[in-house]
Amino acid sequence: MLRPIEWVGDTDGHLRLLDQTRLPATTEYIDCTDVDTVWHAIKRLSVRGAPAIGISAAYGCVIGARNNQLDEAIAHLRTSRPTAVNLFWALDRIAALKTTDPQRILDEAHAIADEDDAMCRSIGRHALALIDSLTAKAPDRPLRLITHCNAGKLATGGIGTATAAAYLAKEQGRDVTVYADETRPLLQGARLTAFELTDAGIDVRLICDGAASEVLRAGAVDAAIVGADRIAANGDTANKVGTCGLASLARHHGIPFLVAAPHSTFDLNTATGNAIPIEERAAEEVTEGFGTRTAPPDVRVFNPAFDITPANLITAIVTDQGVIRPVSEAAVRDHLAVDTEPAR
Ligand SMILES: CSC[C@@H](O)[C@@H](O)C(=O)COP(=O)(O)O
Repeated sequence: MLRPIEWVGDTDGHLRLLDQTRLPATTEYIDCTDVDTVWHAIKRLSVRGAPAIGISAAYGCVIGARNNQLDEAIAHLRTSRPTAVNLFWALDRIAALKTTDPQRILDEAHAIADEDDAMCRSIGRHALALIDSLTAKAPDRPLRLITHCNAGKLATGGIGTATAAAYLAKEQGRDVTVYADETRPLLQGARLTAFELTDAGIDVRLICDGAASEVLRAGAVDAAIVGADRIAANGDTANKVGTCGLASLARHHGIPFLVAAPHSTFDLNTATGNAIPIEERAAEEVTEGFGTRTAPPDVRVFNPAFDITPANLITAIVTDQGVIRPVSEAAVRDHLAVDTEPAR
């Protein structure tokens, strides 16, 4: 599997990012030797997915620090994308070191990446056990899931969040099928999830976003599982636009709808989903997806990159620390058991 994020060398090294905008057709890397290149890579989705954005930003700080511009680097990287709280969480964590020593910052960035790897596996273990219990499945039975966007290896430092259960089930020798919504407008499901799961030998069925209803009606999946960009204190969850539609369909069809995320994706300072900033992206992503104009020249466009799934549509949130079910503010706070701090 291709590595989405890699720090090459020591403190005078550079950040190598797999350019995910070119996948699956082309494997191309961006070598970031200055902070602005990291900023642009995040902004244009060369690196994307909440945990991956946070990890990349942390490495970007190494470059800032060695140029004696750590504060400027942190301030600049904070403006790259607004919704995924992992970005702010990682930058706050670097700032909290209260050092400009590039070696200490590099060590911290490596730690953030390594911890994310471990958190993904932990999420996978909890998610698999939960799905088996919710669906009354014996642990060796085939696993059939539906997901939206890409919350996989390409979006994290490990085996993904929403995909982790599928990877672990595959490791255990179980048959696994994942229905992947193509995820308009930028096709993270088609270009990235279908790509990485196929690479792992996992059976993928790529579907148009609008086909999810038919998949659920036909009883083809045991559960829907998605990642998250930010989870508010009451459990409302921001994730790729289209997620709430899938959650509504899952409720209609009586299918469990699960959100999988590490603790770095929670923002206890944001009370509800209504206060989560939703990124709006360029109209061209909708009207000229991948180069071909598919809409009239003057059409006005609304292109929110994320939506909010209300907590009451979420059967459970699966974290690296266990399962939150049912989802409520008390349960979220109790689960995280912290007196929350920053991340804005
Ligand atoms: C583990 S990644 C979780 C989310 O970040 C993911 O589901 C998602 O919505 C990514 O959106 P993107 O715009 O591709 O960064």
